[in-house]
Amino acid sequence: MHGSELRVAYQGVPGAYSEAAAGKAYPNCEAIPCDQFEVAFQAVELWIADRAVLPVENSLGGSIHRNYDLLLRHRLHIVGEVQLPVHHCLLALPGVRKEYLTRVISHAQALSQCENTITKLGLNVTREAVDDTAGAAEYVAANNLRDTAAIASARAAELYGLNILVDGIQDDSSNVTRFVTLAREPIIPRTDRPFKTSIVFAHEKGTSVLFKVLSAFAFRNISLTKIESRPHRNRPIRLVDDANVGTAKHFEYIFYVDFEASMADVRAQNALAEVQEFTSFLRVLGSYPMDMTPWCPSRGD
Ligand SMILES: O=C(O)C(=O)C[C@]1(C(=O)O)C=C[C@@H](O)C=C1
Repeated sequence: MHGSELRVAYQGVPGAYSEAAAGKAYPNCEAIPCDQFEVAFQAVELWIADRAVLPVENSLGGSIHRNYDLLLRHRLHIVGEVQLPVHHCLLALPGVRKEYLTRVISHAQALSQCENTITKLGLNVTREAVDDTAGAAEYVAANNLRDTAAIASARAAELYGLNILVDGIQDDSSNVTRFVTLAREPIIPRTDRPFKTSIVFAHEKGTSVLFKVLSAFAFRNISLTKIESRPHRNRPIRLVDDANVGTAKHFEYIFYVDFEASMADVRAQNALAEVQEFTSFLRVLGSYPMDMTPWCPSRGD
């Protein structure tokens, strides 16, 4: 399917970085705004959209845990990834100066990506998290707020009629967010271009399995690009009785691993066959082409 025929769900309103990521993954697609991440998953499940694009990690702010949890709860497949340079601006109504500000609002991730710069600018402001960056800009404009600035893209400034008070307030100019694209069906993995595979696993006997799982990749020279752990929501705590001393309470985790190989590669197939022996639960979230676009930091709006 060509990008122009695709409906791609994203969280936020027009001007959000997720909308830009949808456009990068599927040029000329119809981007469908959704209130929450979960609504974007549902849009694909209910055939309202063909794909969803979701942020999973940022180079400054770290992982977007909510989406890791949702990947597990829903049955969609990862079919691609997009790395988007994120260039944040401090936006306010025309005529508003930095000294008038008492509050800065944005997506929690965007606030954390700009934390040091906000402090360095000497702004005496409270920080408030809202659903998305462009939504913050829209809110400032719609409510004519002269004491509040939004952190969002230059495109959001244009769409909602705000001024750029500070251009590029992310703490690092190479700020980048990685998004994954999701579909109802997996794609057929190939070996003629670089692929990544994302898996999730757990073991009922706790975290001791982790070393064995990682060695299955190390012995086959498969590089890992990411590892993430999340609480095992169905069984967050394991009690270990020690008759003399009391009861130890261990936390239980689910592990997410991304590795640099396609599921069409025999090395990956053998590694996963081995991993299956060590784990009580294993799911392949997707095998998909790596984003290999040339690196150009900043101005990613
Ligand atoms: O609020 C937006 O504009 C989004 O697209 C969300 C989001 C995120 O969740 O990390 C995406 C990219 C940036 O890292 C900041 C915010």
